[in-house]
Amino acid sequence: MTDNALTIENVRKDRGKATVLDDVSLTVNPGERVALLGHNGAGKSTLIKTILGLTPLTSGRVSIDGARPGSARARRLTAYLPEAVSFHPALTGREQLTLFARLDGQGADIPGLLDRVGLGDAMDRRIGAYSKGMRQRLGLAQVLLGQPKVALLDEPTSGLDPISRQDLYAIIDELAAQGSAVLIASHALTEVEARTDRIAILRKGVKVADDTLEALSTQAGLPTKLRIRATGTHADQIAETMGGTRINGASVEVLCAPDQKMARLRDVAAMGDAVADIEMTPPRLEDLYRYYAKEGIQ
Ligand SMILES: Nc1ncnc2c1ncn2[C@@H]1O[C@H](COP(=O)(O)OP(=O)(O)OP(=O)(O)O)[C@@H](O)[C@H]1O
Repeated sequence: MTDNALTIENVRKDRGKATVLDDVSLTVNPGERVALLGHNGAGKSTLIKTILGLTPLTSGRVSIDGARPGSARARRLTAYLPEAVSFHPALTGREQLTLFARLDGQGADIPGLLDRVGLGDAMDRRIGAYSKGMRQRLGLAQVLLGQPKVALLDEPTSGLDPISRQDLYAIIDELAAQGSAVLIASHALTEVEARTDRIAILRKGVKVADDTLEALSTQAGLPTKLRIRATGTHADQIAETMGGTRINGASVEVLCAPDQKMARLRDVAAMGDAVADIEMTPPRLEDLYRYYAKEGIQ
């Protein structure tokens, strides 16, 4: 069997009597960005710990480009950015990264890398005087340093301002473009919706979804929202024809199932000049997450 950059097969993890990961399989290919979602306690961190080799599996298998978690090769190929990244406060950013590069036995362009993550001006200041966002950027520089096959990012943007979040995702995109397999555990649904290729959802240790947003949307069959704006006084006529809800003086909102969407659009077109505009909103990740993470869905 060919291994992907990251292969997780039928992993089970018991803690005492509780099963915290139950038959979880997941692969991440080189260059792919996969979001790992789930409620608090769903098992995301435990899964990351098993990939890092920090916690033993009860059964199943994890492979990092063919290497066993925790082995010297797997450690070399894997980079991890924890949610609350911590460094030695007395060192400067440049010193800390130089130290990591030496430990890794690599000669890297440290100032270039720090510049890349937006720490060019701060590289000679002590980390103790960095903000949370700056420490997170330094953590990402450390991830980039190793040119990892597999990058594991745990809530990488928590506590960051919107611009820093965008910067961080731009760097994550670069990491993937260079061929890293990126797994991002997150609760920030709007962000991962726009910035990942695939979504995996854990519920109580069981993987309940694993696909692209489009495919999950189709599988879930959640409705698309049509908002139809009327010209003049035609809102009543539109509401009557479409069977929708008046949401203000001039607009009507209609929910339509995926297989009714085209028929409903034809209905709108048939109303001609009575319609001034139409907006279509497909289900968002937030809707899909609510659907897949709730009880009873397998
Ligand atoms: N060291 C531990 N000892 C015992 N149980 C643990 C330990 N760490 C985690 N658990 C349990 O394992 C389950 C999964 O926890 P985990 O931390 O993996 O969830 P998570 O999805 O990362 O949650 P969060 O979003 O809150 O970080 C929970 O029921 C948790 O109580």
